[in-house]
Amino acid sequence: MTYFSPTDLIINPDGSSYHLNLRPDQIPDTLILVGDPERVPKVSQFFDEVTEIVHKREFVTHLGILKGKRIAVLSSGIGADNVEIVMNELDALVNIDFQTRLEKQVKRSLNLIRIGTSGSIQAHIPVDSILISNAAIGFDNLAQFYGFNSAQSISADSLEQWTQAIDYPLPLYAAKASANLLEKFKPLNAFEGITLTAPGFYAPQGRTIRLHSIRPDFLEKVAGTKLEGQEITNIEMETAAYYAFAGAMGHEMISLNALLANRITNEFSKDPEGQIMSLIEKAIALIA
Ligand SMILES: O=P(O)(O)O[C@H]1O[C@H](CO)[C@@H](O)[C@H]1O
Ligand SMILES: O=c1cc[nH]c(=O)[nH]1
Repeated sequence: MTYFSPTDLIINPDGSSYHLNLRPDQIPDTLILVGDPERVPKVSQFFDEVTEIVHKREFVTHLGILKGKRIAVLSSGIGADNVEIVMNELDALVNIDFQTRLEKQVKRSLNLIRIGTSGSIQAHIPVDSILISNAAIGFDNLAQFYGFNSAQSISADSLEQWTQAIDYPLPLYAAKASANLLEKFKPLNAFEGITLTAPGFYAPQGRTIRLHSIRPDFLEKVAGTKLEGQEITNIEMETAAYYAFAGAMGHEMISLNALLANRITNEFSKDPEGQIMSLIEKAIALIA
């Protein structure tokens, strides 16, 4: 079994992983992932009990019990680069022996549920609705290092054709949701679609403030170009990376989005907090 050196897998003196500060014995089978550290207590208030709180940088974790089972909620902060840290460390915590630094023979598969916020890019998918990402396209550059295999969801040829059709110069990757978790969250009666995971909030999501994007028609092209017959429905900053890592590492992952903006009708939610709280409550009911 593979050995991981002290500079590849950094373990803190207390036996926890370098950034998340979590120890292997603390990881439950189900974890809820959010972006905003302040969203963590908003989720854990629905646990029967919070047993431990761990905090380092933007990574805040509340560990607890929900209907008799261990559970955790963890914040990643913003962006696919943070997802890279979260997924590598969570996977190491369950699939590498932190004493011997050897890969475990029998692997654990985690259930990972992202409760996030996002913007709709289709006029018919209104602000304040819920959308489940059945697949996601990554505009970040992680695939250039991990070589994520797009064939697991959308064919490499289709993705290449779509990339050309939207006139984008760099390679993209695609990854899909867990079929099991898609089924589990069906009772949400949510919209489903392909999510665009952007490497930024402003120009990479078609926003202009003072610096102008060199791709002013980016959102229009993405919204108007179907991929394998499906619309690209919404835009955020983490889901494709989560799906690609989960698929490659053998974990089950789903991304639930509260749509706070509609970028086509230019509406923003009048009650963003209420929308995210409502999604948290519905998701917790289905997890429990
Ligand atoms: O609300 P969260 O989960 O952070 O998700 C969305 O909100 C952030 C941008 O405001 C990005 O992280 C985006 O993906
Ligand atoms: O438009 C939006 C709304 C939430 N999060 C994003 O990344 N984009």
